[in-house]
Amino acid sequence: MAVLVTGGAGYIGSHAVAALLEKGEEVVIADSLYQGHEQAVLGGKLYIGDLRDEQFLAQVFGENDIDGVIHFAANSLVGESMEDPGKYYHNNVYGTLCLLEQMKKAGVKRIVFSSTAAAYGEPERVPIDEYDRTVPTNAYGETKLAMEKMIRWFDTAHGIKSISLRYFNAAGAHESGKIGEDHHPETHLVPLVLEVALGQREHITVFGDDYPTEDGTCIRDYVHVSDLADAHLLALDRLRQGGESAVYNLGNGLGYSVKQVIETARHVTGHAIPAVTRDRRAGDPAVLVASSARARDELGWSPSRSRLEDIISSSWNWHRTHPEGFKS
Ligand SMILES: NC(=O)c1ccc[n+]([C@@H]2O[C@H](COP(=O)([O-])OP(=O)(O)OC[C@H]3O[C@@H](n4cnc5c(N)ncnc54)[C@H](O)[C@@H]3O)[C@@H](O)[C@H]2O)c1
Ligand SMILES: O=c1ccn([C@@H]2O[C@H](COP(=O)(O)OP(=O)(O)O[C@H]3O[C@H](CO)[C@@H](O)[C@H](O)[C@H]3O)[C@@H](O)[C@H]2O)c(=O)[nH]1
Repeated sequence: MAVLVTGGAGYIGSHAVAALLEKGEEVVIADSLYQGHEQAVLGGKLYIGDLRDEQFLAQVFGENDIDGVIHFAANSLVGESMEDPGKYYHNNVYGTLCLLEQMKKAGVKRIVFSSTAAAYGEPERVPIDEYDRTVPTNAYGETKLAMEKMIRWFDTAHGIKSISLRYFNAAGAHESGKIGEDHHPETHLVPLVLEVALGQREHITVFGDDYPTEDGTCIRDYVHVSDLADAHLLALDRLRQGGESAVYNLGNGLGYSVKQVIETARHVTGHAIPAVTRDRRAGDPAVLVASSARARDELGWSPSRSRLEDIISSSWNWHRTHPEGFKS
């Protein structure tokens, strides 16, 4: 039996594929390579194609004995989603519908889904727990919430059990040094800051310093990509053992401001990293920090790479050894 990983050539997906392989799982990957990289896939069987292509997906399910799906494939940039929401509804919501229909046809009853802290919007309180209100402030988060809900209806109607994992801000790289974050364009804070350290950018732009936080910049909960990967394996195990559908936050419960991230990167890299403040970016909530108590209690998840300095050091190890990213 194989695990299908959609988006497994992408940043978080490739780390999950690595973790599945380390555990001895048979892995099938479906990725359009719209963002992902062939070289990021450390093993398993890679199918290159789009989830919205019915024939492609039928082939993936037809040629493999799939017992569970881990679904990463999506567009996930907050800023872009505010400019082109249609792209997000089409790829994220319709893409997930195509996947669920294929799972239904093939009788696959388990899915672990990449959801997001962006589902909450501006939180009522921090740390945020899974029962808090979900009112996204950006179109990306809205599509992820729609995907979560659609997946739940496929449980009600067809018995497809799901675990939706709402990750906070993924960062860091695999300890082997073989895979890391390589997006085109890159929009995430940590890799951009490190590109400045590498001399590939002149400065980092801070999007707004007038938020209601101590230093005026946005606060996020940075979580190591390999800790996220581990949670997917635990979630899949739980579903295999007959667990019910559920939603879990994944974060460290520690909030760092944009300025603190830049300062930590200066310390880790030994580079000056000039910063320039500009206007706020549309759709950004001021503070997103997780309570992951539920994932700890019910999944037995315990992130082991929680210190911001360690997370940034592992990213730095990847970026300085792969300044141009992946070759393919
Ligand atoms: N990076 C984060 O901080 C973060 C936080 C919360 C949630 N997430 C979610 O986690 C998932 C993975 O994020 P990531 O940072 O690894 O993104 P990524 O862009 O690196 O990976 C997504 C992968 O999916 C593929 N893909 C996209 N649309 C596809 C389609 N229609 N058919 C086939 N393949 C397709 C892309 O080529 C890419 O390889 C996303 O669903 C994202 O919304 C990410
Ligand atoms: O050049 C930059 C880039 C980012 N930021 C800020 O840094 C913070 C983090 O931004 P970024 O790294 O782009 O991540 P988010 O927008 O917080 O989104 C990430 O984290 C979300 C969960 O919190 C996920 O849903 C998204 O998929 C993922 O991209 C935000 O306050 C940004 O405004 C800057 O100030 N300058």
